[in-house]
Amino acid sequence: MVLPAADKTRRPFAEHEGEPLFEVQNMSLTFHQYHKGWQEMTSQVISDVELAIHEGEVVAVVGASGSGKSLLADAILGLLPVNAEVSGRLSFAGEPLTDGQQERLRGRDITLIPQSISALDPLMKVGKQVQHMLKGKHKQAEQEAIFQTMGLSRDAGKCYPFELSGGMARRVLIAAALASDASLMIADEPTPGLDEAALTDVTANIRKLADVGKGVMFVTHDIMTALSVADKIAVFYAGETVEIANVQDFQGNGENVRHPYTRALWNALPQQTFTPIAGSQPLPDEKPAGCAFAPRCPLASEICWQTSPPSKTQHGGMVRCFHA
Ligand SMILES: Nc1ncnc2c1ncn2[C@@H]1O[C@H](COP(=O)(O)OP(=O)(O)OP(=O)(O)O)[C@@H](O)[C@H]1O
Ligand code: NI
Repeated sequence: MVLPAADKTRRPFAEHEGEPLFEVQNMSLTFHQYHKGWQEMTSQVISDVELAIHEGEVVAVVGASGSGKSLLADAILGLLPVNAEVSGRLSFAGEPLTDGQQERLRGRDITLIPQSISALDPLMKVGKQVQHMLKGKHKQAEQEAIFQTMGLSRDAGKCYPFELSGGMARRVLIAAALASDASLMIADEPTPGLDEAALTDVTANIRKLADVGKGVMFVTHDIMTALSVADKIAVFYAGETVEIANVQDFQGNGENVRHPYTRALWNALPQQTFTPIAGSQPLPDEKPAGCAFAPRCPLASEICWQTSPPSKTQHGGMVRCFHA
């Protein structure tokens, strides 16, 4: 298969070997719950996740519903519920990302591109809303310049959110992210329910954020959308990163992807052979002792049932599979 648009600006892995803007190492997330008020139950929903995002790079986080994508986004932003416990190392711009740091950086250096346009203030003209994010003296001129980059007219700035189409309101959200001066953007499923044209628009605009040097984490369950915008794809399965691939690895028939789950996702696409994967992703409390994908894997052998596969580097990417 030939990859969709936006290829020109996308970089191969080798160009991103420097210090990452953001990094997660061995991150796990456990929820503590109390049953009948006293019996503590724990549920580990993310295990040993790793991920790095460099400046100028879009990293798509792809995986089925319940695989832990939103929780990872919330963990980065410091927005988890109080009964969630995170272990491992998160770092931003070379510094450990502690709770205090997260609070200080959120909305300034690390910004969320929300899923819903209801995040806009209904009672304020959208131009003003974007100007509020700016620090310089010439706020209006700067806002208009950002609007122009986003394909929004001068007049659009004078509108209230309800006067804009859904597609335009989404552009305003991205314009606000651009104005925020943040270097890391987290977009959690910003595209569901969009028609084809609006989808192309949003992904192109997300690409623009990376092209001006920002790092972007783009959460989606749609692998085709991910391929249209990302440099790298991190594949999540049952709360684990099973593979981190370069977008180029998906060229052709996907013979260069490393993990059997990634290959299965790829084969399930209508553009490919449309072969569904039998079985379903285990719930956090039903995970087998070894590899979480073993029960559905055509390659599973004895060791896969017993031992959780460690991560290994393979042709410029990462994989957790004994058979890769
Ligand atoms: N507050 C919570 N307490 C306990 N378990 C939770 C809590 N929030 C989420 N989970 C569980 O954590 C797992 C991962 O959830 P998460 O929302 O990150 O999935 P997701 O990959 O974003 O899915 P989707 O594509 O549906 O948005 C799920 O099994 C979910 O049930
Ligand atoms: Ni989610």
